Amino acid sequence: MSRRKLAAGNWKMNGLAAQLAEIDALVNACPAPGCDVLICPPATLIAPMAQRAAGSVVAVGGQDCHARDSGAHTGDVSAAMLRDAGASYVILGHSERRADHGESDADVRAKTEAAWAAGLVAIVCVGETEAQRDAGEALSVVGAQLAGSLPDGATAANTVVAYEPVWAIGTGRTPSNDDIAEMHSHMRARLAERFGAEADGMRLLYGGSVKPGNAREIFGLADVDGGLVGGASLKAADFAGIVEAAG
Ligand SMILES: O=C(CO)COP(=O)(O)O
Repeated sequence: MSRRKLAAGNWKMNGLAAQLAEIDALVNACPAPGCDVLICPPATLIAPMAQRAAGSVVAVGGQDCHARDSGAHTGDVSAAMLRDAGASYVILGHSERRADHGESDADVRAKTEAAWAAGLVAIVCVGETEAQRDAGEALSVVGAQLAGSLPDGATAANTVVAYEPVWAIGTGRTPSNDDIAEMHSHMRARLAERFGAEADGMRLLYGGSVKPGNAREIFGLADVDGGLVGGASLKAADFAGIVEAAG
């Protein structure tokens, strides 16, 4: 099965209106990429970025959503609101949200259902800590996160999985190619057990210190269908190199 790769940028809590110019630069640098391109800015920039990127190859996504559509949840944003602002994807269960906001697998599963109901593609994040990897638990931890975070009904069209080892995020360290390939093959097998043939088409991203210099090698590994990129997605010049590597 040939899966079109996805180069996804997660701006995290970075970006003011002035940074929207990076979108123009990215579109200019990658007029006809051979992969899907996505930027997930902070919530404040989703609508203006979506307007700026309209008609271009760049899709826009959120970084989190509430599990409910609306209501008394001060400070939260619903999946329907993200969609209304122009998003087509949402990142869910990022390790920073699991750590900073105590999000559990059950929370991520509920948010994923909300994202699907609003017509968004869910990018569900999983990944082990360094202590878990050192203890030989990486595969089992990620398998359990997948089982708990994905609702029934996941398809190649509504779900992307991002493997982001916590210890590789923002550190400049990455797992070995063998370790990445082993994890992605493990994830594909677990997904196939549960979702059958849909697993074959699901995109599995690697995230954690992806840079223009290592993207081509990582994206060339079996079962790696692109990347979820933090720091190197903030500058169009860097991210364009990653898009190129995915295309
Ligand atoms: O957390 C990440 C993307 O969601 C990865 O961040 P870095 O690319 O900055 O390591």
